[in-house]
Parts: sequence; C-alpha cells; structure tokens
Amino acid sequence: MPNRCIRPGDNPDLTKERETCTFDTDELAANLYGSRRNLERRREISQKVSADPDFADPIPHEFLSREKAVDATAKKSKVIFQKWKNLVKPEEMPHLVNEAVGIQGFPLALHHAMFLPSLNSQADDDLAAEILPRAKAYEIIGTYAQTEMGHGTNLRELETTATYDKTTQEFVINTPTRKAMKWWPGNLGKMSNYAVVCCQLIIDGKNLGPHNFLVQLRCEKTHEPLPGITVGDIGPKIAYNTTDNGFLALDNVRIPRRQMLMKHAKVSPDGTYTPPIHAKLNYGAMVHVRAHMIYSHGHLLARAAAVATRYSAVRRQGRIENGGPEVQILDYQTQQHRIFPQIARAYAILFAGQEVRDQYAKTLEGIANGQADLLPDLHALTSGLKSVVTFMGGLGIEQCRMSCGGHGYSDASGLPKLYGVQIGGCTYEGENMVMLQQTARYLMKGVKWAEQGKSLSPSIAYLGKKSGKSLIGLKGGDITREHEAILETLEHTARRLAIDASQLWEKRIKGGECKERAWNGVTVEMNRASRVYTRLFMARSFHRRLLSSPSSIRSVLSDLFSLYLHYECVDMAQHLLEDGHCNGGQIQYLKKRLYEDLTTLRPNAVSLVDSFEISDRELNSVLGRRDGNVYEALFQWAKQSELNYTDVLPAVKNYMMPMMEENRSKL
Ligand SMILES: CC/C=C\C/C=C\C/C=C\C/C=C\C/C=C\C/C=C\CC/C=C/C(=O)SCCNC(=O)CCNC(=O)[C@H](O)C(C)(C)COP(=O)(O)OP(=O)(O)OC[C@H]1O[C@@H](n2cnc3c(N)ncnc32)[C@H](O)[C@@H]1OP(=O)(O)O
Ligand SMILES: Cc1cc2nc3c(=O)[nH]c(=O)nc-3n(C[C@H](O)[C@H](O)[C@H](O)COP(=O)(O)OP(=O)(O)OC[C@H]3O[C@@H](n4cnc5c(N)ncnc54)[C@H](O)[C@@H]3O)c2cc1C
Repeated sequence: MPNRCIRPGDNPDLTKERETCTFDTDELAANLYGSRRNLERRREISQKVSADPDFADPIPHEFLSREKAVDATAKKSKVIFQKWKNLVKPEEMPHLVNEAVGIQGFPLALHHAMFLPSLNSQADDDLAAEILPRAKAYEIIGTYAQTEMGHGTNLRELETTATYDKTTQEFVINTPTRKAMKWWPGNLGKMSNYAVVCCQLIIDGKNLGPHNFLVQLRCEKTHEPLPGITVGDIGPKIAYNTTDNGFLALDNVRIPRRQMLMKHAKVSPDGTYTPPIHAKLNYGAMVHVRAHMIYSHGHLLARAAAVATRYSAVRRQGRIENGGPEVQILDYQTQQHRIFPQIARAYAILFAGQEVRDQYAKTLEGIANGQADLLPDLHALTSGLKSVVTFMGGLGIEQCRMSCGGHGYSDASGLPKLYGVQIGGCTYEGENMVMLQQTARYLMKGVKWAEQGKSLSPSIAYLGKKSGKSLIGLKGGDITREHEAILETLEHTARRLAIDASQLWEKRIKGGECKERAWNGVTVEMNRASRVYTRLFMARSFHRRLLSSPSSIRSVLSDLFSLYLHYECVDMAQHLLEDGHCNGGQIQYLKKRLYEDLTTLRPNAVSLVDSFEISDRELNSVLGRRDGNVYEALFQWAKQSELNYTDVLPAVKNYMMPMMEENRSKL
C-alpha cells in the first residue's frame, strides 16, 4: 500500500521506503487527527500558509538577531489575528501558529494559553462581560503573571500583595521586595498591556492566600508603562527567544475591587471574603495548560522522530556486510533502537494528550455546574503526565538529535531549537519533581481508599485490584493476550510501588517523624510511584486507541504498541524485578521481543512518521524534509549565514590579517 508522500524527484531511498509501506498513511493520519476532514483541513492550512506572501521568510529565523526575530514574529502574528482570524476554528489555531510563526513563541501565546482561560474560568460575569469581548477581539493583549524572582513553586510564599482598601473599594497591588518582582511570565516584557497577576489577598491584615487580579500594565494608546509599573524583558534563554518573558514590579498600584477574578472566591464591598467551592480553583489556568501541553509535547517529539527517521533513511554511512554497499543508517539496529521507541512514544503521548484534553473539558463542565469532584483526579493525572511526558520528550528529542550525527548539532536540523523549546516544559507549569509529588499525594489517598474498599476513579482503579502471577512470556504467540499480560504486569508494578511508598512513609511517621519530614524522606520513591502510575495510564490509553482503531491500521498500530510496551518494560525492568513479580528470564524475553519489533517496524518507519503529517515548513528541518534531498539543501541553508555575506570578514581584516602580517614580518 504505497504512501501518498511519494513525488517525482524525491530521494530514491525515501521513495523506496514509502513504496514498501504496508498501511494507508492517510488512514493513520486521519485517526491521529480525529477524522479525514480534520486531516484535510490540516493540509489546507499548511498549503495556504505556504502560499501567503505575508508569511514568507526572506531568510531563515536561525540567522536573525533576537530583535529582528521578535519583529518578524509580531508581524506574522498580526496577519494571523487579523486576516486569518475568521478563516480557522479555535482548535485549528495552534496548527496555524506552528506553521506560520514556528515554535519559539509569539506575542499572543500567553494571551491564548493563560490570559483568556483565566478570565473565562475565573472572572465573574460582570468582569467577563467587560473584558472578554475586548480580549477575544485582540483589542488588548494579556498574560499570566504568577512566578516571582524568589518563588515559583511555592505559591503560598509569593510576596506580591493585593490589600483591600474598604474606603475606596480598591485593591492596592504592591511588590514589597526585589525578589517579589514577577519574573518569567511569557509576553509580559514588551507585548502585553494587561495581565492576570497572582497576589496574596490581604483583608484587614489577614492573608487569605494567592488570588488573581486583572491589572492594566500599559497605556492602551502609547503602550508606555502606567505609573507605578516597571516592566521589561528578562533577556535571552535556551530557546523561546521570540517570546518576551518579562519582569514586573508594581508600586502600590490601585485597581477597582471588581478587577479581582471573583467567579469562585469573592470579596464584597465591605470586605467580606467568600471562599471558592474548591480551594485550588484559583490555580485553574495552570491545570488548563498542563492538560493541553501533553498533546503539544507529543507533537514536538513527533517532529524530532520525523527528522531522525527520514534522515536515517537517506543517510548512507558504513557497511554491515563486507563488500556490500554503504547502508542506510536506519538499518543499524542501534539506530532503530534509538529512534523507533521515540516514534512509538510520540504516538502514545499524542493519544494520552487527546484523552486528557477530553477529561479536562468534562471537569470544566462539572465546575461550571458547581461540582469540583473530578478536579483531584484531573490534577493528579495532569501533574503526572506533564512531568513524565516532558522528561520523556526531552530524552527522546536528544536521542533523535544525536542519531543525526554532526548534522544534528547544526541548527539546520531544527533539532537543537526543538530541544530547547521542549525542555522548558520540565520547568514551566510546575517543576517536574514537584508535580510528581502532587500525583503521589493522590496515590497515597488512593492506597488508603483501596484498603478501605472505597470506590476508585478509573485512573486509580488498579489500586483496588489483586495481583496474580506475571504472565509475560507465558501466553503463547497470541499478541492480544501478550498485550494484556504486559498491561497487568504494569498495573501490578504501579500498585506495588504506590503501596511500598505508602508503607515507607508510614514507617517513618511511626518512627517519630512528622508527616511532612517523613514525606521528604520518601519522595524519590513517591515520584517513582507517580511515574509508573502515569506510564500505566499512557499504555492503557494507547491500548484503548488500538482497540478502537479501524482494521486498515490495526496491524501497524498493534506492531507499534508492542514495541512501545516492550520498550517501556525493559526501561522499567528494575521495577518489574525488584519484588520478584518478573524474573530475569521474562526480562530477557521482553528484550528479545523488542529486537523483533525493531525488525518488524523497519519497513514502515518512514511511513509512520509521514502519518504525523507535519509539513516541511512546520518541521523547519533541512534533514527532515519530505523529499529527502538534504545535501543540496544543507549547502543552500549554510550560504545564508551572515558570515557568508562577504568573502573577507571585518573580523579577519581587523585582527587576524594584521596578526598574521605582523608575525610574518618578524621572521
Ligand atoms: C494561538 C494559540 C492559540 C491557541 C492556544 C490554545 C490553547 C493553548 C493551551 C495550552 C498551551 C499548550 C501548550 C503550551 C505551549 C507552550 C507554553 C509556553 C509557555 C508556558 C507558560 C508557562 C506558564 C507558567 O509556568 S505559569 C506558572 C506555573 N507555576 C506553577 O505551576 C507553580 C507550581 N506550584 C503549584 O502548583 C503549587 O504551589 C503546588 C506545588 C501544587 C503546592 O500548592 P499549595 O501549597 O497551595 O498546595 P498543597 O501542596 O498544600 O496542596 C493542597 C491541596 O490542593 C491540591 N492542589 C494543588 N494544586 C492544585 C490544582 N492546580 N488543582 C487542584 N488541586 C490542587 C493538592 O493536590 C492538595 O490536595 P490534597 O490536600 O487533597 O492532597
Ligand atoms: C520557558 C518558561 C516559561 C515560563 N512562563 C511563565 C509564565 O508565563 N508565567 C509564570 O508565572 N511563570 C512562568 N515560568 C516560570 C515557571 O513556572 C517556574 O520557573 C516554575 O514553576 C519553577 O519555579 P522556580 O523557577 O521558582 O523553581 P524553584 O521552585 O526554585 O525550584 C528549583 C529546584 O528546586 C527543587 N524544588 C523546589 N521545590 C521543591 C519541592 N517542593 N520538592 C522537591 N524539590 C523542589 C526542584 O529540583 C527545582 O528544580 C516560566 C518558566 C520557563 C522556564
């Protein structure tokens, strides 16, 4: 079944790969994006962006200074949010932005990711009616300013205050110390003129904890900072350099009472405080991003896998058999072992990302109806997924980069930037070690509920099951039964790690430590339990997707799922062996199966990444281009380096030439 990416003039090695593909790449892509119609829309948007002269890049962004890159990004953003705004649906926006602008951020990123979601879910009706239409029409640009120079994780210790003044019915927003300055918020430095600012709410001298307030930062006409406001850019970073992550100090800035986001927690004119139905509803914008970033991180890994796979199919280096031709590097087992698990993980993350977005939508619906009972489960799952997926993605992208040899180190490959952007996810929206502990808190409750025979939500139902013997390697050749045997073993391992961590914690408490100190003594084990809980969820989610997939792609998805399961189990072998649930022979069996999977997937590897349906423009990689004509493209790319504008650089003329001349004249 030939792959539809084949076109005349392509690298013959890539064409051959595509001709031997055993599944319909469009069918898999349609399944990934939800429907044929969505796939067609995706292609349509890619094509239209490429054809729009307003999005043309005279030279690649890699060769621009930061200021010029920010300028180019802002220019394109204006085109997106004026000319294109009504041509795409909101759910198509991220793809449009990726195509048109790239992945390093743009002026309205935080406006979409956090400003609008905070207002939507936390502003009361009056404030929403006033500000949301303006924000949605891009009359104003906003961001979400929470993190301070001195505190990011521990929100309880944020220092920015919002003190209620009953006499004027205003809040006074203040930055009391240097380290209380807001530091890091995206698009805060230069682009935004409004922000949702997270402050300690103080009423009658009592601190009621972090709450959110809408604050105008800049004049709507001149864009100059308003009195009392110091704001700017925090400087260059590993990546996201077209984003103006910013600093902000507020010197006793007064805002009207109604600019507190009061859908859940409320302050009445006389200063009476009403708490929300769930104490953490003020943290909703973070849950929003955590729920959505899983999918976008899956896409980042998918890009890296696409680059590494295609390049490995066109790159020929060395021989496997003496006297044979130089081989495609994709034929080396080590190369397959580096790259194929990244393809499988990218699919797994994308599937899990889609499920968690649905779960988020259901939770929001509940909250809108006054029910926050789904929130703890969602918070535990998003915290775990956020941590596991960003770490897995970082390792995976770096493996893909290294698998491209020297060219992977060049910005031409797109991989260094991709890594820089992706790895930020380990830190933002809650540092990974911290968020895994949030998951662990929930697991510890789950262990207790299971002991008490209480009902458990689907994501922790496994805590209430009983373990049998591991059937890995004992279920004959039936792949369906093998998948089930592995899933049951993962369930056992996730359950065992959670129970062990709970017992370790209890032991320390019984030994005389307070709960919190005892917790700190077992957090490495707690986080292990959280990771395996999350990896179990991902495996189950992939399995659900496999079972519901059409027969035309069932076989290739099953092969991919086998590789995924075998790789994850070998990667977690320590946990499987630790309590004797699996034995050495079973791990050897899993490794043998994994090596077989590499061979099975080899003919479909290129087509599996083609089904990610990432256009050349979006991929932005000379090595990963669809046609595989990388060598000519590499030369054309390098010629655009500003060092090549002249044959003799001023640096050479001014320093190196005189030095050589002086040295020669000494002889
Ligand atoms: C054009 C584009 C168009 C459209 C785009 C559309 C959509 C895009 C959407 C998403 C974007 C997708 C991808 C993103 C891509 C790029 C992103 C680019 C930039 C990212 C921007 C980054 C922003 C930030 O980083 S914002 C700052 C984030 N900061 C943090 O996350 C801080 C972490 N710290 C905390 O969360 C908390 O302090 C804490 C560690 C959880 C501790 O809090 P606290 O001490 O208050 O609480 P306790 O530990 O005591 O817990 C008490 C209790 O509460 C529970 N809890 C805690 N948090 C929550 C929560 N959020 N929800 C529910 N419950 C919560 C906790 O578990 C405890 O429960 P129990 O008592 O029952 O155990
Ligand atoms: C690219 C990027 C974009 C960002 N965008 C925004 C934004 O738009 N808005 C915004 O408000 N913020 C933003 N941030 C800030 C981000 O949310 C914080 O950096 C993050 O929450 C971590 O906080 P911190 O930097 O204070 O780290 P710290 O809390 O100081 O953590 C430092 C280290 O200490 C350890 N640690 C801390 N606490 C614990 C604990 N309880 N248990 C175990 N270990 C612990 C961890 O190893 C951690 O890595 C952004 C950050 C980045 C990198």
